[in-house]
Order: sequence, then structure tokens, then C-alpha cells
Amino acid sequence: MHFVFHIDATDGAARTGAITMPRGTIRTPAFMPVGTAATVKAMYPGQVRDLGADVVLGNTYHLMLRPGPERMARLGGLHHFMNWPHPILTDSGGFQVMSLSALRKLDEQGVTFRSHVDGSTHHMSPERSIEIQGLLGSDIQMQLDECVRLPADHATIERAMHLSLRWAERCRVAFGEQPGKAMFGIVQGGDVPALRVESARALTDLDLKGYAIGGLAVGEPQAVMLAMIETVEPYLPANKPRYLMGVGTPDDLLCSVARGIDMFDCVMPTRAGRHGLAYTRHGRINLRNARHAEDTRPLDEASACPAARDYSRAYLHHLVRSDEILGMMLLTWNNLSYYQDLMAGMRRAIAEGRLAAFSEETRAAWARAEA
Ligand SMILES: Nc1nc2c(CCNCC3CCCCC3)c3[nH]c(NCCc4ccccc4)nc3cc2c(=O)[nH]1
Repeated sequence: MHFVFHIDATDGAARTGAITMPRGTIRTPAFMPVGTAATVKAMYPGQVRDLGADVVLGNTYHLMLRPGPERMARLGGLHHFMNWPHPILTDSGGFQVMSLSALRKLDEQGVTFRSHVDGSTHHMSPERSIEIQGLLGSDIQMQLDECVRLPADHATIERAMHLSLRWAERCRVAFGEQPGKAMFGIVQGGDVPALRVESARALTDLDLKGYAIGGLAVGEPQAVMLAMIETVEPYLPANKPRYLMGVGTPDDLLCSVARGIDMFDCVMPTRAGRHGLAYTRHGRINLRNARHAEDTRPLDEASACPAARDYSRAYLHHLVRSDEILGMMLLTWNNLSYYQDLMAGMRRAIAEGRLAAFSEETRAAWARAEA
């Protein structure tokens, strides 16, 4: 059984369906928790699974530096290593190199950089990125690409988009035919509609298993991000998954699903949890704030998640102020649970043809929360 994407229902541009793969099924629209160093920080894998996640992200950049791809392969691969037997998607590492590593160079051959772990020099070509993702055992592998921060000038955006297209072809050759696995292309083109369309058309000609929209959530206003999604969507095959990289807030998810996006990843819910921020049906709550010091209510008594139901805001406030590890654990658990509940709610709403009503009710509940 290979990589099969089917759509069960549509509501406007929104779709709900599933990707069936050998390691499991990914229900879409899907939010993919980020597992940077082979762990979804502060969570047990079983917990991540129980709150509804079908797939997590692995991080090529971190794992190639430590423990290293060949060692990971000797240890049985990332799924075995982190005890996550379900699908794993890995980014290609280029974005992390440009945002995390010191001293880096990018040319036609790939990216050269120094490790933020021990200062050693590394070179990653499109071929090596696909090889690393293969050694990790990744089920969905991303092409190596160049993501340009916005705002940027037309020439820079065009050059990076054309380089990413050439790298997409090299990654496709390096990936070859791996039944049950997939390689996704990444649409670039910044905030220039014509370049976005050119990128989408060229990637569609490569007949890939899925298409990511990259180069967004890099500093542009939400309106620009949404405009680029609307520009590109008609040029992407309707029968292939669309993955919006690095997105986003709950509102971003509502807006992007409505415009035809099927998959998301973002560090927001996990990182915010570690910083004392809780995402709830009533909006975002900063538990560090003194106003919670004697609030005996849980985050959300209607939630099925123990972190949202069995602990008072006063207690969470105490844990956050005391920098207690349990505070990070409970808020990460709550946030990922909220994100998965939001995705499950959208999948159900699309199946019932009422995504607009669902989104309106969801936003109204955020607004009703006390200031
Ligand atoms: N190849 C590639 N990756 C991109 C990523 C990384 C997606 N997450 C990977 C994941 C792998 C495992 C480790 C963690 C990262 C992006 N993230 C964002 N915005 C984040 C905006 C943001 C959101 C919240 C907090 C900080 C920044 N835009 C992105 C554009 C691209 C892109 O064009 N190409």
C-alpha cells in the first residue's frame, strides 16, 4: 500500500480527507506538532498520539548535527529512536540553516554552514538533504529550497525561486521511486503573484506526491500570506495535499483551511506552552499574568484534556511563575490538544458543509473571553 490522498468532502475551497501511508493515516486538514530534536518537547509520544496527532515533524538540520544521519540509521531510524511508529515529515534543513546556523553560504550546489552545536563545517546539497532524510527514515521528505525573508526585492525573490526549482528537480532524481514514501516540492515566489504562479506550474510539471507553500510566515502581514495562498491554489493539483509551512496561529489555520490548505506545522503551540501561554476556546491566556493568581477555574472545563480540565489557573500561574517543569508540560499538553481539537472541528465542519459557521462561532468565542 503506497501513498494515497483522498478527499471525502469539500466546502468552498476547503477539503477534508486523508493521506494513507504504510505507517498510518493522516486525517486532513492536519496540524503536525514539531519534534525538533527527536522529541515533541515536554510530551511523551503516546500523549501526542492520544490528543489526535497523526504525524509529527522531525528536524533534518538538528538531527544531522546530532546524533548524525548515519548513526541514526544504525540505531534503527528516527521512528524507532523516538518511539513514534506513525508517519514523520522532515523539513529539508535549508530554512533552519538560514535561520539558526552561523557563517553560512548558499550557492548553486547547496548550503555550506557551521554547526551551532560544535562549530564544525557542513555542506548540504539537494542530494545530501534527501539522503539524510532517507537515513532518518522520513515518510514525507521536503525538497531543499531557498526561503527568502520578506520584504525582499523582485530580483532576489526571482533568483531564489528559480534556484529552488532547479533543486526540486535534483531532489526528485535523488529521491527516485520509494513506494510508501513521498517527496513534496515547495512553492516559492515571495509576495510576487507572477513568480508564485511560475513556481507552482513548474513544480506541478514534476508530478510530485504533494506540494508545500513556502516562503510565507516570514514577516509579511497575514493579508499578504492569504493573498499568496489564493494566488497559488488554482495552479496546484486538486488531488494532491497542500502543506503551508510554518503556519500558524489558530486564526491563520481557520483562514488557510478555508483557502484549500490541508497540512500545517508550527512551533507556536509548543513554544508558547513553554513560555506560559495557553491557547483555549476562549482565546490566548498568559498564565504569567498576576490576574490569574487566585482564579480557581480550569483553562477549559469542557475539554477532554486533563491539562485543560483538572488544574486551576491559579495553580498554572504558580507553576509558570516558579519556572516549574510541570508548568511547561501541562501548557504544552493543553496547547497541542487545543490545536488538534480545532483541526478535528474543521474536519467535521467541512464534512457537514458548515466551515464558515464553525469559523464564525470559533472567533466569537475568542472575542467573548474577558480582556
Ligand atoms: N523548507 C522550508 N521550510 C520553511 C519553514 C519551516 C517549517 N517548519 C519546519 C520545522 C522543522 C522541525 C523544527 C521546527 C521547524 C517555515 N517556517 C515559517 N514560518 C515560521 C514562523 C514562526 C512561527 C512561530 C514561531 C516562530 C516562527 N515559514 C517557513 C517557510 C519555509 C520554507 O519556505 N521552506
